[in-house]
Amino acid sequence: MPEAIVESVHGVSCAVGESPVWHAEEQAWYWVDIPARRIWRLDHASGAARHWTAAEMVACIAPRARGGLIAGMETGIFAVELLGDGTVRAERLAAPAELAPGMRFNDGRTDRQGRFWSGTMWMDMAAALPIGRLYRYDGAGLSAPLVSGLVTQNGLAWSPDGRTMYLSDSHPTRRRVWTFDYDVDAGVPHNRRLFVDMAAYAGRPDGAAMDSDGCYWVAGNDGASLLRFTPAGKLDRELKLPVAKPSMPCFGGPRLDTLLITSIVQPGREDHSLAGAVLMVRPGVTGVPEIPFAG
Ligand SMILES: O=C1O[C@H](CS(=O)(=O)O)[C@@H](O)[C@H](O)[C@H]1O
Repeated sequence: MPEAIVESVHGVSCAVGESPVWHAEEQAWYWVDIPARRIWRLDHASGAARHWTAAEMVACIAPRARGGLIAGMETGIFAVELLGDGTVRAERLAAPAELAPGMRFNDGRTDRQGRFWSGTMWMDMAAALPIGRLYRYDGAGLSAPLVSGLVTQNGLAWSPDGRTMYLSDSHPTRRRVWTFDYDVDAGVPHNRRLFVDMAAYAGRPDGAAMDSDGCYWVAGNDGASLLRFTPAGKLDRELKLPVAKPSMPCFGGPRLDTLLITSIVQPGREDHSLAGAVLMVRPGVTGVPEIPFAG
């Protein structure tokens, strides 16, 4: 397959871009810039980009079926409304008892049934504390921790049939992706096993996206790459990117044939031209539609 052409979204730069998601109803892309406390939106038809600023860090978002967004933030899971003056109205829906000061939510997305999943992390990554936990939030409220012992929770995705859940830990001391059998009725993962040990590849496994062949696309943070793994965990394709720290891909566009990829500015390399850029590429495959949060 010929190398795909990578473009960047004009005029957008993020300190820690994360959580891109295609909003099918609005035909728009959303993503966040975590330390900037920003939620970004890019209108597909006009190409117009704008952002809103929240009162605390927003780490992950998903469209909500009843309107607005659901978000994992510093102090909990929030219902988010984007206001005309560029600010955010955020109503806390839940906060885990284990979420101590110094922690925040990180990666998150909905499963194939529209339940919202997100995990927590200790913000000072140098400490490498394995106190991150993964939670489910749905109409019944916040679950107990369903996975524990994570340092930098990341890489959530579900297979096209929803029966396999993927989860990574992107911390330099971990660099692994796991799969779980997923009970779609109960919304519970079990039978955890290693999917990919990224020590063998470029970068650390940050955010991910699922394509319609059931292949897992993961950002190789610090590896300037986007990697596609088959359901058997075999590397199938590596896309070189013009940023050292890609953070998360998502499929979108009217035909779900475009990958939008966020990135992170490397400390000390703030002048690097494309670091923090939001990239777009057509990889030649289509994605699995994201399900809006149903609650
Ligand atoms: O804050 C974050 O940072 C890390 C990336 S990095 O270690 O700073 O390069 C990322 O994995 C995580 O998802 C993000 O929230």
